[in-house]
Amino acid sequence: MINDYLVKSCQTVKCISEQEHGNSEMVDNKLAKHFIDYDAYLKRAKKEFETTIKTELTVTASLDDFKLVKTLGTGSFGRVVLAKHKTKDMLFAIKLMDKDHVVRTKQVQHTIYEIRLMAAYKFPFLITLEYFFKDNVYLGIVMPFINGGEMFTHLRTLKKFDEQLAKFYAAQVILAFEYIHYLGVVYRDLKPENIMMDKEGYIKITDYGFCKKIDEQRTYTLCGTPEYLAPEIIMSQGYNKSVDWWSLGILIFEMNAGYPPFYGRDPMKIYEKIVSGKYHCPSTFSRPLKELIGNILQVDRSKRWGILKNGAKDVKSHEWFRGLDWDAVFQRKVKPSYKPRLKGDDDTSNFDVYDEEPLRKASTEMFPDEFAKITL
Ligand SMILES: Nc1ncnc2c1ncn2[C@@H]1O[C@H](COP(=O)(O)OP(=O)(O)OP(=O)(O)O)[C@@H](O)[C@H]1O
Repeated sequence: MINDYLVKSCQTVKCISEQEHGNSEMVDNKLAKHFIDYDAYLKRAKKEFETTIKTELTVTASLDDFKLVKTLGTGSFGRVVLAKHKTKDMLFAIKLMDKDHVVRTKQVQHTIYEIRLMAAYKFPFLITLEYFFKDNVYLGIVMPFINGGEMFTHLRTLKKFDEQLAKFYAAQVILAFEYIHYLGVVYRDLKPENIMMDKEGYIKITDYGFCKKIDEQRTYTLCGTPEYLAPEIIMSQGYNKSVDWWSLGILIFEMNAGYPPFYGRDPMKIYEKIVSGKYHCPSTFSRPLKELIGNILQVDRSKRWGILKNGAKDVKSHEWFRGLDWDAVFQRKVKPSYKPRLKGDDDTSNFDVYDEEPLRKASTEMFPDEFAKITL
């Protein structure tokens, strides 16, 4: 039966009736002030974003400007490499994307959009673009080097986070999602592997490969990681930012439990569990935590917190977050209770070790430069 869910259908999607308000509790004055200030901030940020996203992406560096040090991670289109800028004496992480692969898999436009987004996002918990280059072998996306490694690594080492720490990370994801959604974009790939930790202990969300501008429309693409997929994606229903809120519920559960709420070896079994909406919280979870997760992990989107009439405000004013100073988190004024252990700025001990491959040399005979024809 689950296979049927995965077959893309052309069903007409019913409009979701919004519940009036998910959170009936009183919002305190500080939180009310944060809501007003943050709304004003988002409006300003959107104006800036809309100007920058239209600006043509220009080549601002070349591979020769950097000395490559070591591979930090691998992905579907290549690898991310630690690199030292030869003249500036600064470290960066360069995502070297194999153009051949991008072109062959017809991901050119998609990739261009990913890079443009990275150039346009200006947000404390989102990774941003420092430089961009291309030759006829690679696209080079140069980012700040976030040396604390992936949240995934820390979660597996610590087994689980305590509720205070999980709350601190969840708050940053929520602020970032509010920003992304306000710009009319859905993120669609939240998971501990895509959350980097900086040396101070704050997070940076990476990998905009699945980001999509949908504004108020719906999209149907099946993408994401099995454990983090929302039921509406599995059931081939049209979806929008609802899927990001679902994945936040999964992340909050996983950070506190050390494992996700719906898991199994076989993705099909995971999907069956997700669409059933049944999961079990460990007894160590506090009552407010269980309630918040229950409010977000609602298969029925007319009940899912985050997409009700008051949007993110319902989640932010939930009892689990009581006492959290959202402005102080946003301004990075809260002292994190956990910091990645680092011996220096170039310490890569928080990253796995990868086999190094020699770089392919740029040559005019390699293959036609399809990217050259397209305005970046
Ligand atoms: N700015 C950064 N600083 C340090 N490490 C990074 C940075 N960006 C990415 N990485 C590392 O490289 C890995 C792969 O990066 P990324 O997810 O962007 O690649 P990808 O090709 O899009 O992967 P995927 O196949 O998951 O889409 C990350 O999981 C992380 O470990």
